[in-house]
Amino acid sequence: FQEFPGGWSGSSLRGGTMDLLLLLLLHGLLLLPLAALLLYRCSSTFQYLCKMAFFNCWIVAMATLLSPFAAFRGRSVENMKLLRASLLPLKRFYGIRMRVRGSERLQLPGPFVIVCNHQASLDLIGMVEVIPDRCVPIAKRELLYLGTVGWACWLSGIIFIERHRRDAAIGVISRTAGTMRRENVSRLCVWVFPEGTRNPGRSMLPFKRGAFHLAVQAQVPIVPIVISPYCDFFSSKEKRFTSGTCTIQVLPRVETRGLSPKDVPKLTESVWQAMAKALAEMSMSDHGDQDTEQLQLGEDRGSPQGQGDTAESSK
Ligand SMILES: CCCCCCCCCCCCCCCC(=O)SCCNC(=O)CCNC(=O)[C@H](O)C(C)(C)COP(=O)(O)OP(=O)(O)OC[C@H]1O[C@@H](n2cnc3c(N)ncnc32)[C@H](O)[C@@H]1OP(=O)(O)O
Ligand SMILES: CCCCCCCC/C=C\CCCCCCCC(=O)OC[C@@H](O)COP(=O)(O)O
Repeated sequence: FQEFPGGWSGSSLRGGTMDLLLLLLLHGLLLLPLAALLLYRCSSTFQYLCKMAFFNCWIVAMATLLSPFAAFRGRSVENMKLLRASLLPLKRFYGIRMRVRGSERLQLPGPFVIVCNHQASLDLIGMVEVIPDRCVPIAKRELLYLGTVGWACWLSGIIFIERHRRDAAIGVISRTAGTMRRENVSRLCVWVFPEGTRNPGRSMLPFKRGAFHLAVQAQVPIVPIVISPYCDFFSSKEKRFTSGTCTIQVLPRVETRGLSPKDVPKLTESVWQAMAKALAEMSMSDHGDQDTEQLQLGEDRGSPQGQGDTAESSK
């Protein structure tokens, strides 16, 4: 003990234990990311959870960062540009290749109503790919209470409805139609998910009628947009999220000039039919494309693929 002063005294024992704990902590800190990486590579469920967590964190982070800038402008549809720009990089992070067909159909001089199928919150990635300037979505009121996300949505002029209070929702839609008519010169467009809720899979739910009443009241055209099924690369049910290709098809506009509220059920049905047909065709041709792609990769790697009227954006 004299040779090693304080060698095995109580305080050095405590020091040794501390060192050991620190060493274990350091190992843990190094091993934890490694274990997480390994789990990410091996477990598709863990990969799905990480990707969804990143999706939500990205939205919260962007909303928190950008809302103060948007607030300078006040509540304005121009803030949709910020929201759009902040969500555009997401497709690259996830390796989702976007194919847009018929985007020229969105270049109308006046206001219009967009109706689009709604599979998952991932639709935001497709939405920002094609949403025109001065276009606001109609969203469920619950989003307003998501802290800075709600604030960002409000500042961007997103229209909120309480889905279960029909009269109040109809009131909001009527006021929106009034604004669309009044702002004809500066052109306000509205994006509606007429299924009214998320619906994963290859089919569509029957449409709610609000979007069609809106278009008829404002006497503006309806532009249907169909996003191809995500099943090949995303399923919330199966907790699966890989990379893949998504096609967005803009259909020919449907005129509403001269139509009255009594025409709404027929209008709703005919737009549903057109979109369901496009969805079915895209679903089949996407599989066809994939088979062809695999065939081409097998036969001739790197051969160029023409897409006709398709604009592509990818990683
Ligand atoms: C800076 C970074 C930030 C990042 C930040 C990222 C976050 C960025 C998020 C943005 C993205 C948002 C995306 C959200 C996505 C959703 O939140 S989806 C959910 C919200 N959307 C909807 O609900 C769709 C719109 N809903 C409707 O239109 C529904 O018709 C209504 C108005 C709610 C009513 O619903 P309902 O009563 O269940 O159903 P419905 O059968 O349609 O109507 C019943 C009757 O009312 C009549 N009716 C309906 N509407 C009307 C009307 N307007 N006038 C007269 N009669 C009407 C119908 O004709 C029907 O009567 P009949 O014809 O049978 O006689
Ligand atoms: C102070 C509270 C702070 C809470 C912070 C919560 C953070 C939330 C994180 C991320 C928010 C992501 C919002 C993405 C919005 C996607 C739009 C969407 O897909 O909405 C669903 C709606 O169409 C239909 O809803 P339902 O299928 O009927 O259900």
